[in-house]
Amino acid sequence: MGNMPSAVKHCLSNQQLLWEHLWIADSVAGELDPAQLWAGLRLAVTGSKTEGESSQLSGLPEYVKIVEVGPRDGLQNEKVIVPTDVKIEFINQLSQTGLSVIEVTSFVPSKWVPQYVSFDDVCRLRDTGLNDKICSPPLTPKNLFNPRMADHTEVMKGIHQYPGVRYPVLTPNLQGLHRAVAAGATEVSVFGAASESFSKKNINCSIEESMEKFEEVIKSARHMNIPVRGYVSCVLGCPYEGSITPQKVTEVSKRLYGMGCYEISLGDTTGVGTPGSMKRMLESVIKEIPPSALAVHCHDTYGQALANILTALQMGINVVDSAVSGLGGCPYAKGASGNVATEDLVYMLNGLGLNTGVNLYKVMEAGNFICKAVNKTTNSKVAQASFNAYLQ
Ligand SMILES: CC(C)(COP(=O)([O-])OP(=O)([O-])OC[C@H]1O[C@@H](n2cnc3c(N)ncnc32)[C@H](O)[C@@H]1OP(=O)([O-])[O-])[C@@H](O)C(=O)NCCC(=O)NCCSC(=O)C[C@@](C)(O)CC(=O)[O-]
Repeated sequence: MGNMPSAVKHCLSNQQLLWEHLWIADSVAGELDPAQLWAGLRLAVTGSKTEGESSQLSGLPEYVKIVEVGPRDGLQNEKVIVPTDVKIEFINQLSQTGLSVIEVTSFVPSKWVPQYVSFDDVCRLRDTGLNDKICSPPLTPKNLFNPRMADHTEVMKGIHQYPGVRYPVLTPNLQGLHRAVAAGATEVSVFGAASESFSKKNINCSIEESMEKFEEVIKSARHMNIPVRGYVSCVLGCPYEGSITPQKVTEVSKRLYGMGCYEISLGDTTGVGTPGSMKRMLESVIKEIPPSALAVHCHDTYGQALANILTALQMGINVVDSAVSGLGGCPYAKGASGNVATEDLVYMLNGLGLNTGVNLYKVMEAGNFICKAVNKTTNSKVAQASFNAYLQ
């Protein structure tokens, strides 16, 4: 196994794992020879279906589009500031995994934050009032916004844009849209919320005011033939208000969709949702927006993300956001953990026999790269299991 990559070696050496992958090993009795293992592994990591193979659960879509949000949602909340060339290399690696959409960065204000104060420290200082005493001039919400995305233009201009891959960016307002377009963005997202308090914390305006800003962005984008995606945060709960009604989620989603967003991504920002609350929320939203125009964006704080996604798939949704290695979180949703890991999502979808076009092994390699760069252990259970088993 000389030059074989570590994750592959593990899979080959861990027959038990293969036995658990029914879609690889269900027709195999006894010892697997290396050729069979390679064929099985190729199937497992590429996600391609064999002839006659059908999904093991009813009501699931044939194909699931994965929107990789790692470079944006993932890196906006990391403790260390990731060098621009590392971000570019990360995105270039992701572009070669079969992912068709990679959210690259966000065009939000990026005032300078002292290097010796971490972003989390800055938030804490602001909340405790110590800010005024320690920082001169004091850091305010106006100069806090997402310093980690400060290099948005360099990242956008620096990445290699692969054919067949789309590279959307977040734009909260017209200023963001114009900067994004100047940097070469051809697709953008606006981000609203179903919670008034979260809207104020995250984008410094009420839901109503945010809708006015988004309408301007969408109109202007339309003139430039730029598709706009709409996020709705806090669809299953808010870090400030607690529960959020499905009706409120539906109302905000419907407005964004009516304004011209081609897709509405429903964000469980704090990861509090369960399959039950996901189902109730979707039942309401689907009355107003076709499932084909909806996506789910699940953080995994309470370990419910995959179950919630499966529920959404069974309700006709076939677009899912995820972040490699389970990176991420929103700086304005304290305590929320990262997104569902792309590796874990692909593993589950492969196991269900659903097409994603994504190569699991290549995604794990990209995850390994970024985890090393930000000096953290992956949150992906699949990557952990693969690497741990290999080390045994
Ligand atoms: C929306 C604003 C801008 C309002 O912030 P504001 O302070 O109300 O904006 P403003 O219009 O008053 O402008 C303030 C200053 O920022 C400048 N400015 C204004 N806009 C821009 C821009 N686009 N790019 C560059 N500069 C900009 C503007 O020129 C001005 O500069 P000054 O005159 O003070 O020198 C701010 O609140 C903001 O950027 N918030 C974003 C915070 C953020 O990045 N949150 C994380 C992303 S959302 C998320 O993670 C959730 C999601 C999507 O993943 C889904 C989920 O999980 O739920």
